Amino acid sequence: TQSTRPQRLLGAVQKNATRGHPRSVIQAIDHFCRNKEWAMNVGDEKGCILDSVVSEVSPATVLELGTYCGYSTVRIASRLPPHAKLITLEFNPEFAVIARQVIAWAGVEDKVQLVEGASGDWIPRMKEQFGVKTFDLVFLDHWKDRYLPDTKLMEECGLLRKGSILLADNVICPGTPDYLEYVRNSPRYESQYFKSHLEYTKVEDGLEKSVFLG
Ligand SMILES: O=C(NC/C=C/[C@H]1O[C@@H](n2cnc(C(F)(F)F)c2)[C@H](O)[C@@H]1O)c1cc([N+](=O)[O-])cc(O)c1O
Ligand SMILES: [Mg+2]
Repeated sequence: TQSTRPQRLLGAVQKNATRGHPRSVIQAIDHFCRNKEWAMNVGDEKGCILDSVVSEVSPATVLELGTYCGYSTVRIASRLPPHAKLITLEFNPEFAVIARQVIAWAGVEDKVQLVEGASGDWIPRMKEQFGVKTFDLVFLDHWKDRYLPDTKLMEECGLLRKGSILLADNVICPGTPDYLEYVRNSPRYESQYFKSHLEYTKVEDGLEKSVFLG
């Protein structure tokens, strides 16, 4: 039976990366996606911007929407301060199976809680289920038409506090026009665009960093 792309990506990690070395896992995935098969990881160029935001925020609590194969999960988790927690939501069980193994290979599983299901079901349950009060950082990288409704849902559920940072991938390509319009025009956010390129290509894309003002 045919393997899937996530399965082949995991194989490249297990073949080329060193267990317990997150950077080697990131390098193995980037090499695989540049030279063998493109995949929708945030990638190395936008990944550096993600790294700098994580280091600057030094968050105690992080929510990632859209685990996929765990590339950005590993990038974020490997830069968290001690005792910090990253909750990552994944809808597709087959992707979750791969992501758990990539996260374990990198040796960051102690900082990561991978939750399977839909954002609409899980966001309202974050406080009671995981003892989360608010998120210091949210990385949005899931279905592009869900960025705005899920941001409004996080506001309604009181999961954002004054100073919480939203970092959104793909605001140009594939694009999240309604989300962008909202965070750039709402008085409740201070937004900044980080111009970059779509992972592993020369196409323009970027990350939007938005501070919730409370
Ligand atoms: O479509 C893209 N990404 C969609 C990503 C979707 C991923 O997010 C998961 N999810 C869905 N809901 C949830 C949650 F969390 F809500 F439960 C998690 C899906 O199962 C999938 O793994 C994309 C496309 C391109 N591209 O160039 O086409 C480039 C990119 O960087 C991209 O991220
Ligand atoms: Mg993306």
